[in-house]
Amino acid sequence: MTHRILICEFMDAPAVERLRARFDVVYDPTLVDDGPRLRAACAGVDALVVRNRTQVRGETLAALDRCRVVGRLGVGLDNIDVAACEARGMRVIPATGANALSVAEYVVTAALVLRRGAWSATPDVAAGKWPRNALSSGREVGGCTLGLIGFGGIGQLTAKLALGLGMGVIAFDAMMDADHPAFADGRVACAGLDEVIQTADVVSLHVPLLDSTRGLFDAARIAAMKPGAVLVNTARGGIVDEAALADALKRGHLGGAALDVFNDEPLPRSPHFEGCPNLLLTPHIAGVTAESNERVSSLIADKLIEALA
Ligand SMILES: O=C(O)[C@H](O)COP(=O)(O)O
Repeated sequence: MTHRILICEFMDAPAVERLRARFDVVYDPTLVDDGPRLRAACAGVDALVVRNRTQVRGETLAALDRCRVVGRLGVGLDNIDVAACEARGMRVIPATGANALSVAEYVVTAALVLRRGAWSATPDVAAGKWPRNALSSGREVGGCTLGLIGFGGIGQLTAKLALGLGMGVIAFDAMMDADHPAFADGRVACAGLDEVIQTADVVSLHVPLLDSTRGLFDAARIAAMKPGAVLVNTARGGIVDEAALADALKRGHLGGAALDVFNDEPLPRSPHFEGCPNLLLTPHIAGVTAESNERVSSLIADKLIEALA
């Protein structure tokens, strides 16, 4: 009997076709927004493919009466009750590494844009103003310190790009000490959490959302950041107190912030962000580019073909 695969969020078309050539595939990226239809579609499938929005837990998990594999088109697993899946004999397969370059490029771009400040000038320049003096205090990234909270694959690739721009890099990872091979070449300094927060000019988060990281960047830790520093969050929204961050930007304590992830996604209208200077908000897209979608989708298609063989 042909195995059945349900894909309920967007996936790169050639990878979907590759799965269709072998399996009975339902590809419907609208299902993620329709719980009852999604649960009905889960019955009898051998594999489910999700991104970060489908909550694989509770009723949805119960509806997966035959499923053996959950393919995750990304790396964060906070939308999946992994323990409950494993207890039901389901393997959870993330696309580890496949979107790391997209995230790393997003982080260094945000660091460059937020420190320099010049790209906000478009409306003024088009309107015939010439805000050259006002923008003359833009800062370079060369020589400043990038502080990474979390030094796994994405953090390490971000460090490599930042080093190429002449930044110094320090990193804290709760799972690594200074003897870890990731620090062996001496280019990135292993640091404590407080040291990263207090000394980095750009702080970038690369930790999963866990009980131990939820609320990590609360008002006190944001206040402990270096005056004028920039915060980049491509990890998970629950890690940063959004209202405290907005307040720190408005008070001028922080020099800028880029948030790609939010406590509630899609982000509802958020008055606390209105009027925040030097704030970039993006819709959970740091890990998604044409290239990464291709890599992530192709990797998950390969793993499903292997797992269902
Ligand atoms: O965990 C991830 O990799 C990011 O959330 C991106 O995942 P997505 O491509 O499923 O949005």
